[in-house]
Amino acid sequence: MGLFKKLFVFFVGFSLAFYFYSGDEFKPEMLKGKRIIVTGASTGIGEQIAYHLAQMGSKVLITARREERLKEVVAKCLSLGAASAHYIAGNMDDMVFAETVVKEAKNILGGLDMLILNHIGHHKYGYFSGNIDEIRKLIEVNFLSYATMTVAALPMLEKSNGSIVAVSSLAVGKIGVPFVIPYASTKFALDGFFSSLRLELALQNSNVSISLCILSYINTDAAVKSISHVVNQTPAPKEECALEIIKGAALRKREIYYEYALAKFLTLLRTWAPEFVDYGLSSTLNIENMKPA
Ligand SMILES: NC(=O)C1=CN([C@@H]2O[C@H](COP(=O)(O)OP(=O)(O)OC[C@H]3O[C@@H](n4cnc5c(N)ncnc54)[C@H](OP(=O)(O)O)[C@@H]3O)[C@@H](O)[C@H]2O)C=CC1
Ligand SMILES: CC(C)CCC[C@@H](C)[C@H]1CC[C@H]2[C@@H]3C(=O)C=C4C[C@@H](O)CC[C@]4(C)[C@H]3CC[C@]12C
Repeated sequence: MGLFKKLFVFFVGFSLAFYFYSGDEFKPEMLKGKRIIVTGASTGIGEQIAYHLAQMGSKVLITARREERLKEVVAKCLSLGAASAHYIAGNMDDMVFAETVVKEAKNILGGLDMLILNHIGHHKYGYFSGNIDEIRKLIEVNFLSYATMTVAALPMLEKSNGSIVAVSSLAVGKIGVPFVIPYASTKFALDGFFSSLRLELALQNSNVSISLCILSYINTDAAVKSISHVVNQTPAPKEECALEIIKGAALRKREIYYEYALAKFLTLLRTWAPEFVDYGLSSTLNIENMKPA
């Protein structure tokens, strides 16, 4: 091969590698002064997201049901360096409340740069009882409130070239798993809603980004308490998980995988060999510890 041809092949290879593997670099200053709503921030991953944002100098508006916990999180955010920190307490089974939180962002923050949708309603971990009401209730909290807040936030996000972040799950937003049927239904719905909305926005030349987070097992109190007798895997740290969500959101990634290798691999494997993923998942569960339906 002539020298020019060799160089061309090298150049094309290098360019492709650069195009696919290089990303913009994350800098904490990207979040400085940004006006951000975080839902489900009284505990777990949402609480950790609020603390990271506070350290980066953002203006945070957090929400969940427990007012006392929210007060504590707001106080810690301020001590960590948040440009401002406020809370609104309420229940996301009420769509008027969901919309109010976004409207209040206009009054409290003067606009919105990022909407982080993270809350989930209480659900049991076990065989599905067959009660459709369990699904209906969880759809309200885990899905319809996300859609409601998104619709209410879009005009402000259009103005700020802002971002929407929807926290979903590897094993239930991409892969079916047993014992979480109502929850799984709501997480699959998120993918349909947000992936389709992303495309509709792009077709209208919108500059609002949508990031869907595909998370594996994370060491929040709620998760560990409900599944540690059945799932042997070591959960990943919630602090690092929260930081990866923020980084991906700031870089406007369409999907954020954490823990990256496991989550990405299982998602890809599911497309090629779903039976294999089902088999692997079933064999990691201690189902002898699960009460019959
Ligand atoms: N932990 C894990 O292993 C995984 C988690 N995820 C996802 O990460 C996100 C966070 O999970 P995690 O931190 O573990 O969850 P937690 O259970 O720790 O936190 C849930 C949050 O939602 C709030 N919440 C619960 N019910 C309502 C309600 N009806 N209205 C308003 N707020 C409510 C809770 O506060 P309060 O009780 O005060 O209302 C709390 O702040 C979820 O979207 C989850 O699906 C995905 C994969 C794995
Ligand atoms: C194949 C294995 C290596 C990985 C399997 C990981 C599976 C078992 C992990 C990955 C994501 C996990 C669930 C999740 O998304 C969120 C929650 C919410 C919490 O309140 C209760 C626990 C629950 C349902 C987790 C249950 C266990 C799941 C399915």
